[in-house]
Amino acid sequence: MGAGEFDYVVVGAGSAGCVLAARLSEDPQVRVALVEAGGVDSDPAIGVPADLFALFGSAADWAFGTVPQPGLGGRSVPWPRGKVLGGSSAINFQMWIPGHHADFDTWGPEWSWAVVEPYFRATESWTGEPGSGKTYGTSGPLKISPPRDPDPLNARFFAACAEIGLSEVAGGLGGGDPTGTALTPLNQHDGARWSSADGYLRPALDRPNLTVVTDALVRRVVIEDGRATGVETADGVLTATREVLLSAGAVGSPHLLLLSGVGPADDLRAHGIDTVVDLPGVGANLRDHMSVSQVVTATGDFPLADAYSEANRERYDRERRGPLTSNFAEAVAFARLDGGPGAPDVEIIFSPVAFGADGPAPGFGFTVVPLQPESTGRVSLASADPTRAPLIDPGYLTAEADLPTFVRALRFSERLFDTEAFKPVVRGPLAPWPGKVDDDALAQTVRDLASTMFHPVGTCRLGRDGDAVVDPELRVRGVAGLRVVDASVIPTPPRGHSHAVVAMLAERAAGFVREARRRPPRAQIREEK
Ligand SMILES: Cc1cc2nc3c(=O)[nH]c(=O)nc-3n(C[C@H](O)[C@H](O)[C@H](O)COP(=O)(O)OP(=O)(O)OC[C@H]3O[C@@H](n4cnc5c(N)ncnc54)[C@H](O)[C@@H]3O)c2cc1C
Repeated sequence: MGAGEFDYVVVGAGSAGCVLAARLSEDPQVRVALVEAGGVDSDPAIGVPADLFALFGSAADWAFGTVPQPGLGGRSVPWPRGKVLGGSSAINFQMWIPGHHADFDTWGPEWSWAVVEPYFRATESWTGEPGSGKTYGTSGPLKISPPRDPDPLNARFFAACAEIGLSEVAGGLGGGDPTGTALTPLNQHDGARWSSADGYLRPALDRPNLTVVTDALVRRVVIEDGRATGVETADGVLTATREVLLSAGAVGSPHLLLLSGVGPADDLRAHGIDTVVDLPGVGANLRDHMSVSQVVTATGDFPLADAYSEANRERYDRERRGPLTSNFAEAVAFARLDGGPGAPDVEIIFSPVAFGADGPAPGFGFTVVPLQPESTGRVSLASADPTRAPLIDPGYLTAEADLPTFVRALRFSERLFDTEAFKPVVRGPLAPWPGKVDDDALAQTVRDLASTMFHPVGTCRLGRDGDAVVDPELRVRGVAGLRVVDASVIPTPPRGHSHAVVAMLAERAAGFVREARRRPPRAQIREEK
């Protein structure tokens, strides 16, 4: 199906789009279309947690890449993004970590932690032992589970963390302050990935008022007399009598606005696109987390080194247990580099197996993530042709503070190798990690190895200032009937992982849309004129 008339057209069936489509279609009077460029999520690798690497470069991945990054010695960084029902939640690492309350307090009063916390809880369904989920919700659509068969080495990680002063996170990772250590809460159920499509979309699929269109690239938003009236695909226009909701992600949503004439007028003109609204913030303020992994070989048992064996595959197929249920990121620590109070500024993700150039090997590693990078970049048009990927320039390490902060973060986590818990088992660094080197060499290692942590945000930033693209209710400035609801509205990366934040904001946005429905739709307004 390529055309038709609906009340709402949602573009992108990812973390946000699945939430919107499900929530809005709860009202049987409302006709909702969900349009997705990718296909149905039938690839078996989507379900098997440890198979996530097989999804990179597959049909379920846009397989973007950044433009060459001067801060990284001219390297381009691969940028996977989900292109399938479930979007990036169908190919991600399944980690559910909402962030720190201070992240949200800076978004403005409509999005303070006190306001958003109930929306996090509304999305969540903790499936672990009662009480062990601490603050998580228990009746939302997104299943959150502890690692199903956690590796015994996680205990050694916690012991090492305790030696450097990091203890178990007090209120649970979802409680607004993730400082401390924890097993990673995962979007899994019974040993399988649980994406936004699983949690939100699938239970809504048999509603007669919900139309899901897959394999349909939206080419632009149709804007008439200052109002969004639908979206254009190769097969025709899907008309929206009330609102168009862009949930195409941190790359897709700014790209679509630019293709639709909403963006910096000079850039649009350069590509022969008529300006509908001169909005310089579109595509700007691209922010992302980066990571570097410190990996060592070690002595001991490493069941995950053999994760992909035939025996493990059979076991998984039989009972959904064993190493294939692992996302290889089974425990985390959040800390402040100065050891003081306040919000954490580094995350250390523990992998109980060594990932080197040849895949999993006996050993283990820390993936180190500075949580508040200052570098910003931009998503911009490469071409007016909607089938051509936009230019992605995250501006990695362009802010002066980011490289020294990265070096400090790596020094901080390096201490874990020297603890009583780890020292006796460490054999040596696994390439490309060079092991202990001086500060200059460590800075060079960051330039050589740093990669995306997959959390791009900010390209349609919310706010009240002149550079904001959407207002606090996520309405695009200067265009009626158009909102952006996805990672692109998040001003700065949260001190956590972005999927949970996107699910929360889509739940809240569904409320904004429902509220606006009480006002007359476009057709009635026209009649009244
Ligand atoms: C490899 C990887 C690992 C990650 N690991 C984690 C993790 O462990 N924990 C975590 O919290 N976060 C993680 N993230 C990030 C998290 O998954 C994303 O922040 C989140 O899913 C973004 O949600 P979204 O709705 O903004 O976009 P997406 O979920 O990416 O959805 C956008 C959807 O829009 C569709 N689309 C785009 N353009 C168009 C168009 N023109 N027409 C039609 N459809 C279009 C896309 O195909 C996609 O389905 C990871 C991401 C990746 C890629």
